[in-house]
Amino acid sequence: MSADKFIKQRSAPVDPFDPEKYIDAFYSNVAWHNDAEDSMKFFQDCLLEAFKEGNITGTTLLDVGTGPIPNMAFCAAPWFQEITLSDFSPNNREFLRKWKDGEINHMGPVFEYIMRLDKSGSMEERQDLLRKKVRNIVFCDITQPNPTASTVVDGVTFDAITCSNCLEVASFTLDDYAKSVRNICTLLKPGGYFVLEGCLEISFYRLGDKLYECYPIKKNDLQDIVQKAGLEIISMKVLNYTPRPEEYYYTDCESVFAIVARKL
Ligand SMILES: C[S@@+](CC[C@H](N)C(=O)[O-])C[C@H]1O[C@@H](n2cnc3c(N)ncnc32)[C@H](O)[C@@H]1O
Repeated sequence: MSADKFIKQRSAPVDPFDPEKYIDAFYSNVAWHNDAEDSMKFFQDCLLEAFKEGNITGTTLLDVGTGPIPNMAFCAAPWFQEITLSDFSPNNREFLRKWKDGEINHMGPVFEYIMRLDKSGSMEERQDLLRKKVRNIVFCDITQPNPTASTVVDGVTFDAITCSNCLEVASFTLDDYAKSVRNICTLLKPGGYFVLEGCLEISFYRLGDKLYECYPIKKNDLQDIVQKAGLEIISMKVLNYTPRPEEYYYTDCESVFAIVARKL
């Protein structure tokens, strides 16, 4: 690992993100650590809990830093009319467009797991529903005061926003992290819900030969940042787990969180 160089996506001259490698590395399994402490299951369980029975609903949903696979929107799809996916990476946005056009299917274990618990139809039906509801796939940069500036949703605010594993990747410092949360919240309507998931105290994750530097946010700082951004925390769950020794090659994450918050 020491021979590899850490990179930050925003400062890379060419988009380094490899959508297929990412899906292969992180979405090909829902049993990373062991059944009781699996981070991928935790993320999906918390999403299902947040969106169950239309607890969080509205007309418009924005998913921030979607990556190549829209798993948060997959859980939320029944409860919104129009969904916007967004990402900094052109490779990811192109991959999402191909998925929306039907050139790529996401029928892997993570979506299978979600539908097994959700019990509201098949994976294929949910994927079709989501494809119909996704209206836009846009550029966003959460480090900027207006993250979706110059896109078709410039100036639009949303009924709800979801975001997973993006803030720690986009931030160099605690201040960056706080600013990015505030930037995202400018896109949320008053009373709207923000569902945020991610890693605590992570310093890197690996994709192929690339190490992505992350800001290791602490739980108390995170709570403070979310509240100071004008949100009321409705629930916060944390899973601490013990990775298998070989997992440290891929990331030093040992703790993941899920927050449901509401804009005051
Ligand atoms: C670790 S991936 C998470 C993807 C997906 N949300 C998930 O949970 O699997 C981080 C994502 O954040 C995106 N990203 C990095 N910097 C960003 C920024 N400044 N603004 C918006 N998205 C960014 C990356 O392109 C990538 O898709």
